[in-house]
Amino acid sequence: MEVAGKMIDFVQRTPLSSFTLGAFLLPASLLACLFVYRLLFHPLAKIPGPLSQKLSGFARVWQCRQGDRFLREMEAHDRYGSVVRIAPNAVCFNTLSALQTIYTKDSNVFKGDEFYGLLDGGSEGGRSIMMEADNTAHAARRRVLDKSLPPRDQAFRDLNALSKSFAEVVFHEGSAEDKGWSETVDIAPIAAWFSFDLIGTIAFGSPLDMLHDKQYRWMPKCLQSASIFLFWGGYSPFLGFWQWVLGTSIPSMLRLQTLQDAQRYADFADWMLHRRAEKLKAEEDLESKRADIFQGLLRSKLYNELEMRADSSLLIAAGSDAIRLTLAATVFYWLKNPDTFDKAAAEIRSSVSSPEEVSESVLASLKYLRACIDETMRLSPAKPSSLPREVMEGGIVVDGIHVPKGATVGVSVYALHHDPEIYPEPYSYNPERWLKQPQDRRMQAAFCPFLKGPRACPGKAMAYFAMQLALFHIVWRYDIRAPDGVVKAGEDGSRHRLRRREGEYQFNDWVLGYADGPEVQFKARD
Ligand code: HEM
Repeated sequence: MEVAGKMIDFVQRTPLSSFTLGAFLLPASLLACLFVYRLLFHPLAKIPGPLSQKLSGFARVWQCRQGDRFLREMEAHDRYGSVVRIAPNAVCFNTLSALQTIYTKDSNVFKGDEFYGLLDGGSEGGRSIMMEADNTAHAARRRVLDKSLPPRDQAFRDLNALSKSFAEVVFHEGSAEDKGWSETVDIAPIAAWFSFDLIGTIAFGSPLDMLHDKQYRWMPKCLQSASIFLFWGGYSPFLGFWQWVLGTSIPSMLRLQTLQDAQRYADFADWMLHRRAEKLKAEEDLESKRADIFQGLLRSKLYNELEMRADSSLLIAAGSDAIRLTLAATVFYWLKNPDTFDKAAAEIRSSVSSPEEVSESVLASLKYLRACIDETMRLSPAKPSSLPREVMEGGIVVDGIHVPKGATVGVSVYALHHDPEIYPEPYSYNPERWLKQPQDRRMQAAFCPFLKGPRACPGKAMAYFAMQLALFHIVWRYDIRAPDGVVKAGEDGSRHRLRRREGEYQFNDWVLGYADGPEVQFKARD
């Protein structure tokens, strides 16, 4: 009281005292009222969570900027239990039952603006399929997209050829002599070139040939930089402002690099679409036997120009980055757990006498390889933080908790994938867990790197083909090792208390996961 009295006395003695009072005390009192409301009277007030996150959304924006939001969600679940308030109006769960309630067809939720509102970029108003809020309109677009995916045999042939090039380029980048170990190679950027070529082929009918040509190799870093902004901007309270800014020349005038990169990326996606549309005109008279996603979308009458541009921007990012991360992380886990590499190598090398013989059925028989990829995606899912869904009129009950209209709900994929009840010893890399019979049915049910339900990833089958083939061609041809026996990858764990698990691939979540490394040396097999 004494302090407050002195402050009022000070304010009264200063010139412009009533102005000063108004300027400082009014906003401070309003803020105090808002905090008291959020803490005690808000419909989510009883849900536990970190104080800073109950009071304001800025803590979450900061976590997005730092790339550690998924680790913070996990920490909050460890501390407060299976339901946590992660922002004044947002709730996160870490249970299988919540996954099955929130992301199913008839769930009383939709994709609101939180996070998704900025992903399509710009202020032009086109929404990609992923950001389509209306569930019925989404279902119609999804039917067209699913039909536009290339047939399996064509996809297998294309991805097999690309995967072969990937293995050759990896080896070539290390300038390896025919015998002996190569120089050290960072596998992450090469995996990025591969994944961009892949989406070029599946979605736009031809790759940009990044594996061989340097011209477009700036693109993955540009997308990463754009994603950092789009992630924290998408959760910021000033979403509408950022949407507007992206449609102006302010980012280049003020040299705001990550915003400029977001615009540059959107221009690149427009150019890819334009290029495909031009080619399609030329192909009109041909009875083209090849299919790609935009051939189907451009021919459908469902889309307008803006939606098409938004889909182009979405597909390049969605189809490339998760594959890059999963490939790099699998090699990391193999280097850290050499016995798992040995088992995968034994399986792959005994499956065919030459890599030219690989076929869809050979790939299907490589159960251990598939288990390695699944174990990587369990430990290091490319989209590890909770994906928000906005609750509709009438609310939703998740794990017995009523969440009202307007709040957002989500499941922390990273936390669910590390539930020790479902995945014993959750931090160890143990592909064998996927091969055990009989298998705990909850393992598959809770495994959601591609999400579940009507909004789950349509590219799942293509992604498995690509990842299996890329690793097949590497392992069939080469042995791998970490330079000097030290596995180097990702973030520096010493700086971050949540990143000190030695055996874990440390990455940043910026819409999707990003990390450098691992560094690898290769040796051609005798
Ligand atoms: C390892 C590889 C991949 C992973 C882990 C992955 C994961 C995901 C996830 C979690 C979602 C849901 C996102 C959300 O609701 O916010 C999603 C959606 C999507 N993914 Fe993938 N994805 C991968 C590869 C691909 C590929 C290769 C393509 C392209 C063919 C693709 C195209 C899409 C599209 C178009 C959506 C939006 C679907 C919709 O909203 O209906 N993804 N993906």
